[in-house]
Parts: sequence; C-alpha cells; structure tokens
Amino acid sequence: MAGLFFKPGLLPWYARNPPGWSQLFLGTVCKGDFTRVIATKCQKGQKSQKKPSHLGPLDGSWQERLADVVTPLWRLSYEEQLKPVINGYRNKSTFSVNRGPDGNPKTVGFYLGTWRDGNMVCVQSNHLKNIPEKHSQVAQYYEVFLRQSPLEPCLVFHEGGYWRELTVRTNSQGHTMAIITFHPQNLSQEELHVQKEIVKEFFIRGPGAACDLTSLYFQESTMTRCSHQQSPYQLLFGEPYIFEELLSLKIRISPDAFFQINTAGAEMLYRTVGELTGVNSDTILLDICCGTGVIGLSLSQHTSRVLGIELVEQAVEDARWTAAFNGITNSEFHTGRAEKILPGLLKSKEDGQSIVAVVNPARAGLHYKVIQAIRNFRAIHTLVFVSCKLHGESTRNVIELCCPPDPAKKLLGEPFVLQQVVPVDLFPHTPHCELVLLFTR
Ligand SMILES: C[S@@+](CC[C@H](N)C(=O)[O-])C[C@H]1O[C@@H](n2cnc3c(N)ncnc32)[C@H](O)[C@@H]1O
Repeated sequence: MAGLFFKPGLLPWYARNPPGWSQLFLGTVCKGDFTRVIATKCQKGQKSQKKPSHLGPLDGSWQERLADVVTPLWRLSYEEQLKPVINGYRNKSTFSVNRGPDGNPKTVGFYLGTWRDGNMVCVQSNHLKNIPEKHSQVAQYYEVFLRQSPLEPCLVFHEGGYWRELTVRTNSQGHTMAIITFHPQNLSQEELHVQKEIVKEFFIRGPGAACDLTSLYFQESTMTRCSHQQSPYQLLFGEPYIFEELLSLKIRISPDAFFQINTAGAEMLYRTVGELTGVNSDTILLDICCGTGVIGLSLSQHTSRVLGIELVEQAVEDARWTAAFNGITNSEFHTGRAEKILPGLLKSKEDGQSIVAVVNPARAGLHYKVIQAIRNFRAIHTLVFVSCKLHGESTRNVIELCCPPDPAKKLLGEPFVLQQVVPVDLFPHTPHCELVLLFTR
C-alpha cells in the first residue's frame, strides 16, 4: 500500500520536539498525500517507443505530429503511462574526477568515503539506479578523454592539476548539455585555447561524438564552485540553453540555473505547491528563491501578480525569458539575496493586499531577515515552505515562523501554524524527499 511508505528522517521533530517547540503550530501535521508520487505519468523514453500497428503509416505525417502535440503519450500503453519514473530519473548529474579503487587518478564517478578519514575513492557510477544511461555515457567518454590527455586532473584543490568535474544535464527530449570544470593553474590564454579546442574536437568528431551532445560548456574555476559572474560558462559548441516542457510552460534553463533534478517529480511538486497556496485573482504571489521561476509562472494566470526573488542571475534571466515566451505579463523578477531584497519589496506593497509567500531555499535554509520580513508583514496569511532538507537552519526557520512574538528577535507579527505537510518523492532509491509545508495564520 502506497500510504505505508515512509522515508526515515523526513520530519526531524516528529519523534521528538525541539526545546521551546509548542503544540501551537503543529496543526494537522503529516497529512501526507503519498499517492501523488505513484500517479506521476511516465514522460521518459517516448521517442524510442514503437507506434501501435493499428495507426498505420503515420511516420512524419501531419497526423503523427498532431498526435504528438495533443496526446504526447500515445505511443505508450496506458499501464506504462501511469508508471512512476523511479529509475534514471535524474536530469542533472555532477561527476567528480579522482583516484579510483584501482588507483587510477583519472577516474570519473562519485566519491565514496571521506577526506577526513583519508579513505576517499572515486567510483564509476553507471550501475546506480537513479542515473540515466546518457549521463553515464558522457561520464565514461570524459574518462576516456582524460586518460588520453597529457594534462593531469585536479585531485586536491590546491595541489595543482587541471581537469575537474563534469556536469551533465538532459531534458525530456533527450537533449544533452555537458559542462566541464577546469582549473587553469598558470596556463596562458593560448594554452587554454588549445585545451578547449582539443576537448571540443573529442566530443564533435572524436570518440565522444557517440554522446551526441547538444552543447558543451567549459568553465575555468579556481574555487570549489564559481557562479557565471565569477567565472563565465564558455560555450564551446551547440545550443546555449536546455529547455523543458512543464505545466504547459516552455522553460529555459541556463547552465548556472537550478532546476529540480527529477522533471516528472517536479511537476508533481509544483502542482502540490499550487494547490496549497490557495491563490486567487486578488493574490500577489511571492516566489522566494525562485530559480527559473517555474512555481510563480505556473500560477501566474490564477494570481494578480507574481514577484520572484533569486540570487543567480542566469536563473532570473531564464525566468524572464520563460515569462515572455509564454506570454505572461504579470510577473517581475528581482536578482539578489532575498534577505536584502524582500524587506524593501514588502515595504512598497499596501498592507491591505493579500500576499501568499512560497519559499524554496537551498539546503542552507532562509536567512533570518527573510523570516523576520515575512513574519512582520501582516498581509501574509499563507506561507508554503518547500524543503529538500528540513534539518539545521531550516528547522530554525520553522521555529522562528511559529514561535510566540519575540521583540528581542524582532519577530513581531502573529505566529504561523503548520497545517499540513506533503512529501513528494523526487529521489527514489535514496532517503531524501521534498517536503511541502503549509503554514497559515
Ligand atoms: C532549491 S532551489 C529552488 C528553485 C526553484 N524554486 C525551483 O523549484 O526550481 C533554491 C534556489 O535559491 C537560490 N538562492 C540561494 N540563496 C539565495 C538567497 N540568499 N536569496 C535568493 N535566492 C537564493 C538558489 O540559487 C536556487 O535557485
């Protein structure tokens, strides 16, 4: 029975409430709708499906194209359409480069062990159930490339070496974007140019052509992670963006932009968020940490206005493109830290207008100034909190949303009450799960 499923550690307070945690905000917690996960329609592999024989010679015809637009799942049996996508569901994988179990320093895979314990090895990952074949294929060819390159890989960040991570992104149509991260060390611009040409040639005309990449990016990076502003993603060849169709929107995704790693699961997640917001045509929807803006844009036709805030510039540009392409005119997106932008943005709004906030922070949770701003802005009665990791800072966020007013912490408005928690399993075969929490006051 689907309802018996429970991922361990989802709700850290479920077994034991943190100190100072009152019953006040618990409401009807844990009203999980586990069946949502089960009903996800299969969106993958449609291209490779054979057409049913009774449809006759439709190949490439107008009829077939119409069938693809109106009934895109027509090639699958109905049982297949209803199957959840539990294998190869990731649309993005980031592979490391380091010593494998056989000691070869040019191994592309995932880390096992810890640096602290000195037992770290990099293990090829093509057997993992959540990684699609295409991602493993690109990783394998990157390894082939590295093993024939005279340049060393960058194993320990400050000890030299060049070749670093590989990120592979795919969409439902099978388009593939690869991003190679490279430590430039002391190479001159000409030497860098040579390396870029060699890797480009490998994936266009060399053995790597088997990967059929839609685009290849190269990022020179002297830090663990660099944004596009810190070190631009350089397009070596192909299409600069990847696109996804979701909730009737065509969405643009740049290399630096976050996108939920399970596309079919994301659709389910966003539908859940949409239902819980309860927005109507009088509501302003605040989409905080909005990434490419999908949550707000998918609800735009039901709200008076969508206001998105996002740190990553490329993601904001994607959100603006997606709004324009889909003819959405009641949205605006702000680039920067939510803790800096939100207080000013709320000041400019009339207190009378109903505002619904959706927050979907990264693992580090929300800055306390974001919590303060939401808590103290009385027109916000509904808050939907989407969390991939409800531990640490996010737990503190929840406590500060729900604790009694505390002038010392400048938490003045009425406390929120947690009404409902819906888990949406974006990560089959792992203990992780997205949680959607509905708070009202
Ligand atoms: C988990 S993602 C969610 C994105 C989006 N809601 C979605 O579903 O695609 C979190 C987003 O928060 C952004 N972010 C991280 N820190 C931020 C901050 N201080 N202010 C605004 N956005 C931030 C990240 O760049 C990332 O796009």
